[in-house]
Amino acid sequence: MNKNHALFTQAQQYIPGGVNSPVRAFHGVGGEPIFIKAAKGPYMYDVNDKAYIDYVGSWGPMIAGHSHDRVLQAVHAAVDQGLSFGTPAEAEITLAEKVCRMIPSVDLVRMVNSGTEATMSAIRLARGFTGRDKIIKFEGCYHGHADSFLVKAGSGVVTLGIPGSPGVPKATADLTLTVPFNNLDAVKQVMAEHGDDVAAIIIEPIAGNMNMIEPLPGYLQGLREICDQQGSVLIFDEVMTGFRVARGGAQELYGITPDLTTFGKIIGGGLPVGAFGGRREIMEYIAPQGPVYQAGTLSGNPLAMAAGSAMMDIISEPGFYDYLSAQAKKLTDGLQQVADNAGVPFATRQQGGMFGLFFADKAANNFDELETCDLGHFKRFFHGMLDHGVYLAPSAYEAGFISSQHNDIIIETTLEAAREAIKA
Ligand SMILES: Cc1ncc(COP(=O)(O)O)c(C=O)c1O
Ligand SMILES: N[C@H](C=O)CCC(=O)O
Repeated sequence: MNKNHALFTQAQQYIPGGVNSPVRAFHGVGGEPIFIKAAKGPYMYDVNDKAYIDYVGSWGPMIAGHSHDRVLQAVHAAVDQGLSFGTPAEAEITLAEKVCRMIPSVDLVRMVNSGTEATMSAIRLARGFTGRDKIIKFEGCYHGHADSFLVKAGSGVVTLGIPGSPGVPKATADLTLTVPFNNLDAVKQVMAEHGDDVAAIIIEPIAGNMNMIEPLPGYLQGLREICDQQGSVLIFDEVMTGFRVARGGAQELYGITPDLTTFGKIIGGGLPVGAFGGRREIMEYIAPQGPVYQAGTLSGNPLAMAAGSAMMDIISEPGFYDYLSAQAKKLTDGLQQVADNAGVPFATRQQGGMFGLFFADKAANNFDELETCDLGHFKRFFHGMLDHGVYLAPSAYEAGFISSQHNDIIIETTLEAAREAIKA
């Protein structure tokens, strides 16, 4: 670990906490973060040349495995044409058209540089469109780090045990109303009091920032109906689930049409991209067509558009999601078997290439239920897996991701590591 330790020590001299995003710091599991120097297919390689089977996939984008040849070729070709133009370019249309075709609820789409930019812009648009200020979000959902979302948020916010964040003006936080996930009555109650002021309900249709929590039957439909009744905009934050749980995202999986959708991660093929899109009538409120301002110096960057476009082609191959889903199921079923054999309370969830692991008798349906999971077991399991060359998300609150490069041998190697980790 010497080289890794030296790098972490050095990193902390120049970078807050030694990391550029908090969950990476291993505070959720203890120990020092692993410094990675390269990644290919299902593997990442650390600075000490140790290989890890990767179930984080750069937090989602690497659905086709790391350094996929077609993505690399597309980026190399784009590099030769120039790094950034700050003008419209054909590559932007190419990706936008693919997204609109894959996600029928999206008539128009605006490219940005991160998931946070996408969600932040989507709520501004919803506010501008409705002329209302309040939003409803769900406990344990994470929509990036914009001020309005750092209220009872998941991901690093909950991993670090921060209820909200200093620096967010109270006046802003007060406009974010929070309710428990999977509880329609709670939404109705809040709407009964604040409905006329609620611009939008924003939700991760499958929550992936408090482990993995699926909507109960009828829940998303209920939110759709409430928004229709109240004239509020329904925003599906599919930064994580988009192109991950199905080609058309969670909205395709559950057959619910949101007004706006936010994207990130896979849409950029591993480069920094986000996007928000939806109903034409709402999207036309965005500048320059409409009055709601939103902009970006590097938005629609040609390298990012090329990577995203190549990724959209890869995931559009016939059978891509059948295989991805089958491999993810083999993994979760296998892990369940390992835990059962060892007599360890354990449960899993899986949709497409996304999964959740719970050290509890059953998988949670909301944030409060999640708190009953055994965090100590998770930490020990995480480190056992790491020792045996398997990289899981370093927090019990994060979903796991599999790629199309995780073949049967990779899954079996992972299960062997799990047997050892659980035994230990
Ligand atoms: C559901 C969801 N929304 C928004 C974001 C923010 O995206 P980014 O980290 O690219 O800003 C994330 C991830 O961080 C996410 O998982
Ligand atoms: N849970 C986050 C996004 O999905 C993890 C990425 C990060 O914040 O660094």
